Amino acid sequence: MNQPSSSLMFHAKPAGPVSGDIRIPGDKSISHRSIMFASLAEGTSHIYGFLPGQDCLATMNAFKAMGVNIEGPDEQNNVVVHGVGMHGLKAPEQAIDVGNSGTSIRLLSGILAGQAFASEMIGDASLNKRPMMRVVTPLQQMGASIRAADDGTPPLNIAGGDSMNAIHYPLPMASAQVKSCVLLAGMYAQGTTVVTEPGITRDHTERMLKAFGYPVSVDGNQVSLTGGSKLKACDITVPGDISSATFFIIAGLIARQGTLTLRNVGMNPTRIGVLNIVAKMGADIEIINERKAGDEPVADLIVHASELHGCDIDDADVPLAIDEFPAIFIAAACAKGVTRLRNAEELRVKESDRIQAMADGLEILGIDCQVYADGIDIVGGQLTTGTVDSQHDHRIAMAFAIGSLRSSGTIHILDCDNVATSFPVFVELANEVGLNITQEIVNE
Ligand SMILES: O=C(O)C1=C[C@@H](OP(=O)(O)O)[C@@H](O)[C@H](O)C1
Ligand SMILES: C=C(OP(=O)(O)O)C(=O)O
Repeated sequence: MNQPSSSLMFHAKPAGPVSGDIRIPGDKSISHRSIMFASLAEGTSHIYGFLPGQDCLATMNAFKAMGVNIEGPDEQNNVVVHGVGMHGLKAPEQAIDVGNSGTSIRLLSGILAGQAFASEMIGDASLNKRPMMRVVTPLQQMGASIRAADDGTPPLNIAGGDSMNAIHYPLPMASAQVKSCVLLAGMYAQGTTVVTEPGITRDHTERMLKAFGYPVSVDGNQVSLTGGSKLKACDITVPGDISSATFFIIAGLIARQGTLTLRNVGMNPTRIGVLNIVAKMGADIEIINERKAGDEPVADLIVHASELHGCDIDDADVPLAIDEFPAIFIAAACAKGVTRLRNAEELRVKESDRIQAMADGLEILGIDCQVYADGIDIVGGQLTTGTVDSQHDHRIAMAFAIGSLRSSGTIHILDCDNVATSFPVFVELANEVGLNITQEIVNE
């Protein structure tokens, strides 16, 4: 007999003030890349402050399945990776399951295209809807035998054993995952691979390749590297994830009272779009203790409850805040006036269609929205009470949870299990600083 399936529901009750002093867990993008590069490096690398979210653990398990000896994460979230070198991976015995993680499947496709063995990558129901031709097309141009399902979604099958050639690739969309995929494949290609991006995206791949001793050159929006060099083991300190911090930045701003200190927030200039956007909305945030964590800038943020007003979001901030929009939409719902976002069609191909999923939930909660193909207008107002569907998307679930700070009654949020993909301690930290979120396992 089939076991009844269950899912996690959040009940977020009106609460506040929001105050306290918390440390933000490790950056997801940097944690993924630290496992990938350390695995392909020669020697032993130590990773400090790794994010033990399901997405990063999926990347870790993929490399374990290809014969890499990885210890941890331990209680301090430190990991030790015994690298096998650029050509030391072994064929996995079965399909690699990357779960919910777009970063895993897209970056790994670049690495697997350069291996001598065949491989297959599969994912969960959400990942199975996401577009993969954006990596398949450039990898095929480089000579890889790789295919997706007929509708361009996972699974991805890679024949392996192909000789790869370098390409000059203008990215059709501002995507760090596609940029990284092509660069990683470029390490296995003959010649110099050049990627040009239409808008600046997160540059963790470029920074970390350099840290592992792989020559990369960056000239404005153009990145290039030549195949055939090596990665040398190094130690990585992972900064706190500004995408996770965002839920607390917005919570601290929309709370009626309080001051919240967030420690160890990654401040990479290619990730701070959210700070530019909320500054435009009138946010009062102090940035202190600016320092470096390895090759990445970090700081502590002091967030003061603020009266926000709507704004027109600058196009250049869109790729710099791409994962932060669900939370920014909650700030917009609590702001005076209208907030307008355009040129953000990429939001429609994340773990859910984040424009529609947020608009649907905001409307249930009494907020007026006008949806466009590439964006949304949100009219600030009073959040009410109701049940919203997170669409199994971690960021939608966490965004509505913080909305409860300004709602007139409880916000019930369906299908919150995937919060564990990026932020396993979200509820614990949220309740510590003054939110009131309870969790319920619901049998379906
Ligand atoms: O490179 C990365 O680590 C990521 C890039 C972004 O995706 P796109 O490249 O699809 O914009 C982002 O949404 C994702 O959470 C992580
Ligand atoms: C889009 C996201 O991740 P991924 O693409 O890795 O699934 C995210 O974390 O918001």
